[in-house]
Amino acid sequence: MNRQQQRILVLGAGAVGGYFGGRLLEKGCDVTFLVRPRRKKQLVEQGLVIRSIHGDYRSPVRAITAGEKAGPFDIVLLSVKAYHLEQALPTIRPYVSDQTWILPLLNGIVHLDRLKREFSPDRVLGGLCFIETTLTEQGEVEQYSRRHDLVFGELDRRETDRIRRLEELFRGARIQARASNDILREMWNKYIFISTFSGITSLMNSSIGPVLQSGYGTEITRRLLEEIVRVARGKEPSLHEGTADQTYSTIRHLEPTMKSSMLRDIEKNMPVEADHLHGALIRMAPEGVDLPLLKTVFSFLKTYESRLQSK
Ligand SMILES: NC(=O)C1=CN([C@@H]2O[C@H](COP(=O)(O)OP(=O)(O)OC[C@H]3O[C@@H](n4cnc5c(N)ncnc54)[C@H](OP(=O)(O)O)[C@@H]3O)[C@@H](O)[C@H]2O)C=CC1
Ligand SMILES: CC(C)(CO)C(=O)C(=O)O
Repeated sequence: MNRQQQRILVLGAGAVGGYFGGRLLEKGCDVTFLVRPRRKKQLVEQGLVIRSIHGDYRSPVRAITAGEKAGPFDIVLLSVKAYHLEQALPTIRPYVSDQTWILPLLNGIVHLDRLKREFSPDRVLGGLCFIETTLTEQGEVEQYSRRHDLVFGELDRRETDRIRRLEELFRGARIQARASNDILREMWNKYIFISTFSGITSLMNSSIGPVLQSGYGTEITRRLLEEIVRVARGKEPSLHEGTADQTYSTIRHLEPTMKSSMLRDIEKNMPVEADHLHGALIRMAPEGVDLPLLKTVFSFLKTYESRLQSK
């Protein structure tokens, strides 16, 4: 890989890919977005637009659609929704060499196994982000709160040269990026947090503040969280004892106006990652484990999905 200029392919120029890809572009990195035709038209006509508390940004971008000649790339940043991953994977194949690193930023965990089956396992890094953004109807990335964290690391916890190179890549970009030597556990922590937070805010159709102030909101949130931690601990024994307490405290200290991207998608009548997040937890739970709140959230989301499909 060229030390000077790493070539980055961002799959999906939505809320996450548009933001982080845009910030790398702003820094002067070599960024290409792999998008679908409608998004390409938007990007060609108006450029990439970010509206953010950390500073707005607008720039022409290099955008390609599947099959266009480009690459190979050094890094692929995966930022599609989980329900689009299967369809998207073959489209990145031509741009991936045996030197390319794949950095997924999806919420959840089960995509890691899918990626390791599709590409050689040593190509796949662990990654997560903490950011509250959405893609507006006009195709602009809008950020609602301050955090714009991106965490990455080797799934086998090694401190490798490529992790140091990624640190270099993100340094100086308007992103709070850091390497982790325990990325899998951090991804589980984020998964626990997001399935609780997205579950409760979607179910209650509200940002987190009113949920926690409602009659039994704190109690229901805590119970949902404990069900999720129980399942997660069965799969990832390295989770710390205090995981539930810590996550609960994080949720209680969120800005009251904060919403999950899942709720924002529901508000836009878009599909949700129910199978990938809550469904996957239910599937991985040992038989007989009682998960009433997790199953309530999942059933709510599936009911929403079928209503959406029948529209
Ligand atoms: N938004 C947020 O605040 C956060 C989201 N996440 C996670 O990040 C992941 C991405 O979410 P988010 O960015 O919000 O989702 P968005 O829906 O905003 O963006 C995903 C983009 O992927 C594009 N896409 C879908 N399929 C393809 C394809 N085959 N080729 C090219 N582009 C494609 C979509 O474009 P189109 O359909 O228009 O073609 C869309 O613009 C999810 O797992 C989410 O849970 C994590 C942290 C925060
Ligand atoms: C809670 C948040 C905004 C943090 O990244 C998130 O991951 C999501 O809503 O999908």
